[in-house]
Amino acid sequence: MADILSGKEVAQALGEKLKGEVDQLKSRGIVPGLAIVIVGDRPDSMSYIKGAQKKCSEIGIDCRLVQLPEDLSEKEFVSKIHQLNEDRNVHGILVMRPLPAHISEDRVKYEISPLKDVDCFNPANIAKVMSGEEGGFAPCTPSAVMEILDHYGIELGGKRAVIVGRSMVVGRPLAMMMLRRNATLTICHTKTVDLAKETSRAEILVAAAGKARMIKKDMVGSGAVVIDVGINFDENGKMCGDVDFEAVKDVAGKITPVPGGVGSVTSTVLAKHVIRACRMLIDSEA
Ligand SMILES: Nc1nc(=O)c2c([nH]1)NC[C@@H]1CN(c3ccc(C(=O)N[C@@H](CCC(=O)O)C(=O)O)cc3)C=[N+]21
Repeated sequence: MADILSGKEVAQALGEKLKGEVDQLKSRGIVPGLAIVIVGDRPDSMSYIKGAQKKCSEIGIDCRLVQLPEDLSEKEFVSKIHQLNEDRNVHGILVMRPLPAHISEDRVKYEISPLKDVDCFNPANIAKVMSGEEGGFAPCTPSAVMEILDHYGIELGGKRAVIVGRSMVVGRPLAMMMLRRNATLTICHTKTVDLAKETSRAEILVAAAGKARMIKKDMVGSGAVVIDVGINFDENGKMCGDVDFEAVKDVAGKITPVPGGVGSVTSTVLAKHVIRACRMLIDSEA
């Protein structure tokens, strides 16, 4: 039976540290502020927002929900983003994805101020993740993976890491973040010829494909660290990851559960980024 890597434990430890930092800011009369922008009411986004609001209130961050109607025009959306860029009480802006089809993510992503872009929407921040430059904002979900690895002292240097999934929100940026820590990276995807062969070689295996329980026991090497980024719902409406947890836990060395794994750290990383954005603003005015 593998050791369980508890995202809840990581979120708890990080959250306590962040609360201390916010208390210090508040003693100077500063309250970190986050605006969450959602167009429409997609259930996956709404469920994340609920968790993020709760996390912010525990830590002491002022969290404002900007819920916009589904039929909002792209122009109106951009003008709302500009308004938040200018708002002095808003240090971080999170735009929920995906946006409705009539708002082009490729056009609007440039509009959010990179200094407030706490979930890496703007290509200026993506570029920093790709080049390994510090000081930008990496997306919260891959950052949550790194928080878990760091919390449990899991070394990346020289390790064979395999990521299943090449999305711009998880797989690709995570590959660059692990590469920066000197892991040897393989990225697998739907056109990978022998997926099981690739994943079995992994010392650190990350499942980020968005397919319920697709990583089976015979795809995992003995003793591997298995990180499950998937959030799916099975035929019974039960939340599950991309990993067949019940079977894989008998072969893996360490494994994250779903729920209670990566997805339970994401909102705490978001809070961390808001606090950093707040400090960046203070420093730029000092
Ligand atoms: N720009 C953007 N960033 C996102 O991070 C983002 C997004 N858009 N769009 C929607 C998806 C969905 N998503 C979830 C994350 C965790 C849970 C979740 O339930 N997580 C916990 C439980 C809740 C908690 O502890 O807060 C768990 O895994 O145990 C659900 C949904 C983020 N998303």
